[in-house]
Amino acid sequence: MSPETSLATELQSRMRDVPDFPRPGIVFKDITPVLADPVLFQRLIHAMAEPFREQRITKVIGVEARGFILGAPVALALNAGFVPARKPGKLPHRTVAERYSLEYGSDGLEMHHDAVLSGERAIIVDDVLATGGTAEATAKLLAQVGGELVGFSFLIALGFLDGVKRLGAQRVHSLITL
Ligand SMILES: O=P(O)(O)OC[C@H]1O[C@H](OP(=O)(O)OP(=O)(O)O)[C@H](O)[C@@H]1O
Ligand SMILES: Nc1ncnc2[nH]cnc12
Repeated sequence: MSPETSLATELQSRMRDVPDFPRPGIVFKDITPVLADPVLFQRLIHAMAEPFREQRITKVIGVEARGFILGAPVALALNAGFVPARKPGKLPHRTVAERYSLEYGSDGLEMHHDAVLSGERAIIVDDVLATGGTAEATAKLLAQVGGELVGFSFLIALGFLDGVKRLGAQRVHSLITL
């Protein structure tokens, strides 16, 4: 078994499926047991950063809230800066904004207008890719400020929801596809 396969297998066995959360009919992928294991946490951060190591990434954008947990250490692993994409009304400085819908509702995201400079090479990091609405909105924030989107790094892609197709399969990396 390759190291990647065994990491994916281990991640799958350690995360929790929570039926009917946060709404009836949704099976929630709970990654908190994975985060609580320091060895597994380090391995997954390394694996999420790996495809982008030689890509001259200068900014990693993490999406509130679970994308912060993964995005900040991925940024350190790539010697890049970290940029938070936050829910509306949380960032203090001038922002760019987008609205989007997701598997269980609709929401908005904002980013500081000067957090990524024009032409900077950036990736977007989150825990779960479901419909792709969140990731697509984050890519639009980056486009608004003129950053170059190199790719996306997710822990989990829910394949049946077609988020990968929406984002362009060649740019999307995920450790697990379910
Ligand atoms: O591909 P999509 O259908 O857009 O869904 C994926 C998004 O949903 C979850 O975030 P959520 O908005 O639940 O926020 P949280 O991280 O604060 O729990 C997850 O962390 C992704 O950001
Ligand atoms: N099923 C799911 N589990 C965890 N996070 C999600 N974000 C969107 N869909 C999700």
